[in-house]
Amino acid sequence: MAAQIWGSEKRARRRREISAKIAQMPELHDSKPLPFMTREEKIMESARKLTILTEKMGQIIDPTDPAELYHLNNEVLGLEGNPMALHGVMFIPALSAQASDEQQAKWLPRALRREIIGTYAQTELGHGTNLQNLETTATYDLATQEFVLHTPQITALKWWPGNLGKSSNYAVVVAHMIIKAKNYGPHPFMVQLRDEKTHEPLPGITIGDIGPKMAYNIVDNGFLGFNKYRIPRTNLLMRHTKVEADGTYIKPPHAKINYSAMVHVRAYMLTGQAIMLASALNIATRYSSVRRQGQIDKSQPEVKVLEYQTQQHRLFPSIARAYAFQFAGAETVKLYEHVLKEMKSGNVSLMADLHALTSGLKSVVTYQTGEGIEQARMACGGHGYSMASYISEIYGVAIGGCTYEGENMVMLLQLARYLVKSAALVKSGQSSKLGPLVAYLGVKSEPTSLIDRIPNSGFTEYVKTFQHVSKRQTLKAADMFFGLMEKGEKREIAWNKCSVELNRASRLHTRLFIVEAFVRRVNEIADIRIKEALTDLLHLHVNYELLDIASYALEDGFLSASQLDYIRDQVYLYLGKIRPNAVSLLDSWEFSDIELRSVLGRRDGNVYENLFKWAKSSPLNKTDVLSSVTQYLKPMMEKARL
Ligand SMILES: CC/C=C\C/C=C\C/C=C\C/C=C\C/C=C\C/C=C\CCC(=O)SCCNC(=O)CCNC(=O)[C@H](O)C(C)(C)COP(=O)(O)OP(=O)(O)OC[C@H]1O[C@@H](n2cnc3c(N)ncnc32)[C@H](O)[C@@H]1OP(=O)(O)O
Ligand SMILES: Cc1cc2nc3c(=O)[nH]c(=O)nc-3n(C[C@H](O)[C@H](O)[C@H](O)COP(=O)(O)OP(=O)(O)OC[C@H]3O[C@@H](n4cnc5c(N)ncnc54)[C@H](O)[C@@H]3O)c2cc1C
Repeated sequence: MAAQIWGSEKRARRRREISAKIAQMPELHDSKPLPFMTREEKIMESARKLTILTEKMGQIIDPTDPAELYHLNNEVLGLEGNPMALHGVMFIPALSAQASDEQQAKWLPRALRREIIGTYAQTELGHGTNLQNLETTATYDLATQEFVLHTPQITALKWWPGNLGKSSNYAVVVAHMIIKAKNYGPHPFMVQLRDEKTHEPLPGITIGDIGPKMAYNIVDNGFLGFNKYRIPRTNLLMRHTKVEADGTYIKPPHAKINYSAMVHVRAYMLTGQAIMLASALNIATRYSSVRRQGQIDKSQPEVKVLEYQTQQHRLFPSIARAYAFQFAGAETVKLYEHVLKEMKSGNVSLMADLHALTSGLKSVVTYQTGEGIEQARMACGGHGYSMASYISEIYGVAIGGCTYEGENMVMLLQLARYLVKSAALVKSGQSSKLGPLVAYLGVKSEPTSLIDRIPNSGFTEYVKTFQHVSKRQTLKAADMFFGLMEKGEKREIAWNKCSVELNRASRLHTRLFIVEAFVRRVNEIADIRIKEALTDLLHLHVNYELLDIASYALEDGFLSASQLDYIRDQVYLYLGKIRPNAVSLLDSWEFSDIELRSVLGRRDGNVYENLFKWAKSSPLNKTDVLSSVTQYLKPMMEKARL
């Protein structure tokens, strides 16, 4: 199963080897539990481990393999971030995709050797979503052949970029490029922020940390202002766009090609989210198989809480989602790598499809991951609320994904643009022009679902039902939009009036893709035992998801009330079937205790001993009487007693 999750036997074996090596290297372990550290201590601890890793990485992993790097990162540095998180996630990908060969030769080796630390500075205090209204300017000075970066007002301060505040000395900065008074829109520039020797901010740069956040606090998300700060013309990233010395602008082959670093993260973050969901579920499911509370049969002893159907219903559909996201994420990364290769050789024809797909997936996956993690926390009762479970930290980090890399509603609307264009093709009889991801929009569906009528139909009837509801909602939302425009409404106003319905279409389309990715994967599996276990999970997935969106299929009678009963019964049937495999389905992800950082979810299952030991190690328990008591509470009580 681990091979299915991680992509191959080799990958699963390498993960085990890496975890085993790390277990033998105490210098790479947290020196005390992270929840007992202040933010400053955590940042220091993370930098300590990061520098050891830089020295010893080659002994542990193949540093050129992104999957091994990611695993090493999760084990040693953890999900709360590190001083170079954005360096790997966005700075290097931005340089790789957007810098010319010459520029890459100059900067990439230095970045890879970690001579310099970089980030991606795009979002501003006043604007994150609407990139056209970013306010930082890069004005070309023909006389000196330099760009002058400037922050005209407070809302133009860069705000949020990870590791910008304190760690990075370079950044890819996105600014509006102005040449001879003409604004060419947002473009990426390589900018040195700090002196390489002293790490002091360079003259003309105002920089700092934006303060503590909901989670992810090891990362110094920062602010940045420029006061007429000059950089050479050749610091504009010039793989796709060029500015000649005389100010001549050579436009890129696709208007949005400079957005590729964002698409990179959107594609890669899906498996990151799956891992966070599976981690939280691993903790909650292990704990639920240890925790005994109440009886189902009063004549019997107390049961493990995992025996309760409500507990299974709370956890198991999310286990299925974690697998589904991992499989859909793996497909998306493959597609991304293919499109990136094509883009580098000038073929930009697949960019729109990839953008639409990743926009929808990032939105649905992050939202459902958040839901699943929060349910996992509640499934642990009181102990879930303790930082000993670590689930609240996992939640805080994962839920950030709903916002970063494009706010979810906004990204769903991006996919909706693509769906509406596709609907227009269907309506004008041009279905043959539909791309493979939306080809189903042009296929006539049966009048009713055959879900409970064709035994052994595999998952075909389920896929057809998901296709039906997605198609119907897309065409309905598109009709609503076109109808408003026909009545004379301006395009943007009509769009806004339909946007809730449009986003519903985007979610349904994306959920269909996730189901299909799961089905594709299960169909490929040769090992009969693995196939059987995953088929059960897939049964739960399709039935649970369909029940969740059933209103769309009931509206037009595609599903009947009796079919809904059938689907519901299937959910209960598969909850029971999955119960014996539940812990194994999560243990198969092979998270080490070091990586999980959860006292509640350790592999040994000694929940109560571990919790008590952890509580005793709390800094508050170093003394029996705290100074807050001697200084304030004791005098108050004494005064009251007088
Ligand atoms: C093995 C694993 C290895 C590595 C792991 C890797 C990843 C890590 C995994 C997990 C990470 C965990 C923790 C990470 C933690 C921290 C966060 C990390 C990074 C966060 C960084 C950021 O947030 S950076 C800032 C991101 N900002 C945004 O996303 C802004 C969102 N806004 C936009 O994208 C745009 O403004 C817009 C798309 C909403 C609109 O753009 P614009 O105004 O320019 O567009 P127009 O309206 O003029 O035109 C729209 C047309 O353009 C098309 N379009 C838009 N974007 C694209 C694109 N990217 N590609 C192709 N086409 C695009 C759009 O479709 C429209 O086309 P039409 O034909 O319909 O007109
Ligand atoms: C943990 C974290 C890490 C980050 N890291 C980075 C980084 O490294 N680099 C970087 O540059 N940025 C980073 N960001 C910033 C992030 O990319 C932005 O916050 C994000 O893109 C959302 O933009 P915003 O904050 O402007 O939200 P807003 O756009 O102001 O969103 C507020 C509300 O308005 C709605 N809304 C906005 N526009 C529309 C629209 N057109 N239609 C409908 N509704 C709309 C949204 O749906 C949302 O409900 C990070 C953010 C976080 C939380």
